[in-house]
Amino acid sequence: MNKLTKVRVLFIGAGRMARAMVSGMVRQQGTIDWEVHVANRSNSDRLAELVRAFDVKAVRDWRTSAQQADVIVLAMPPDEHHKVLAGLWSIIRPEQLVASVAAGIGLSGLEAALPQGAQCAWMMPNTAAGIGESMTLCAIGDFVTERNRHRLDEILGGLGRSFICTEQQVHDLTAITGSAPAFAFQFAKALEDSATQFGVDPHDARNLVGQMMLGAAKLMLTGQEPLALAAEVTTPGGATAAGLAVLEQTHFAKHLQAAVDATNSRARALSPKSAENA
Ligand SMILES: NC(=O)C1=CN([C@@H]2O[C@H](COP(=O)(O)OP(=O)(O)OC[C@H]3O[C@@H](n4cnc5c(N)ncnc54)[C@H](OP(=O)(O)O)[C@@H]3O)[C@@H](O)[C@H]2O)C=CC1
Ligand SMILES: O=C(O)[C@@H]1CCC=N1
Repeated sequence: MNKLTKVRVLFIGAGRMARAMVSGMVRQQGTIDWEVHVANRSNSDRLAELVRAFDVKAVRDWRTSAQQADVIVLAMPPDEHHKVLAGLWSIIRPEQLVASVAAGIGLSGLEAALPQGAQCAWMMPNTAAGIGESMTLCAIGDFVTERNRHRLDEILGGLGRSFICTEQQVHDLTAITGSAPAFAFQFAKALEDSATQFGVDPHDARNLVGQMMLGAAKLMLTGQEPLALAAEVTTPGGATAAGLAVLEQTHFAKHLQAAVDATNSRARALSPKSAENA
């Protein structure tokens, strides 16, 4: 049997994303035994809930745990990063890995805010990390050692699948993998509402729509073109074509593109770098 290595990871920020990541990481059967510490700004109820749910250690002041951590995950809002990074500057050790999940923050922004040579990564997970089904984007800095690359791979593996990419790609794809689950849930809610309007029990409506989305997602992951898959559904002269025509007339794809653009612009605007330049 593999001997597990104990690695201490400190989450600064104990909100929705941190919770999902901790959940994904502790349920993983990897080569690392994560010793998880979590800190936030002031919400002690949230910390207590995480301790109860995942047997992690709550830390009142992240500075007390940061020096002993092997990996530090910044899971607080983008506009809080400058404060925390300024505090990390003087206590960080060269062998530590610092990973941020903040929208818009940028790998280069992270590196610039820490001492030269700091080992940094920028991850963009989504909330499905909590069940090990995230698609996580990750840009990895040049100074990351093999040991920390292995730790990063284990984190990413616990969250689900990952796409190692450039910093620019994380910016571009934030809407598409980080935020778009929220778009998908809106789509699901609209279909659920239609089902319940036909008198279907809400619980049944959830299962009907959820299984439909799961099946569609699994078909996509076979590698087939979405439009080819849509064509399979669309019986010539049949019913689906009428629905698709309405989506076309009402510019469904254009609306989604506008949502993607608005999301990515907002992410960029939230980064401390853009606040400095404003
Ligand atoms: N939610 C999502 O699906 C995704 C979120 N992200 C990123 O994750 C980060 C967190 O988002 P989310 O979890 O949704 O937000 P939440 O509001 O749920 O959580 C934010 C957390 O950060 C803590 N916090 C705020 N300021 C500080 C500070 N100065 N020092 C220490 N802790 C602080 C808060 O503590 P307290 O409650 O005490 O104020 C809270 O625990 C963001 O950067 C976001 O861009 C990335 C991908 C997906
Ligand atoms: O809403 C947000 O800002 C974060 C970034 C990606 C998903 N949620």
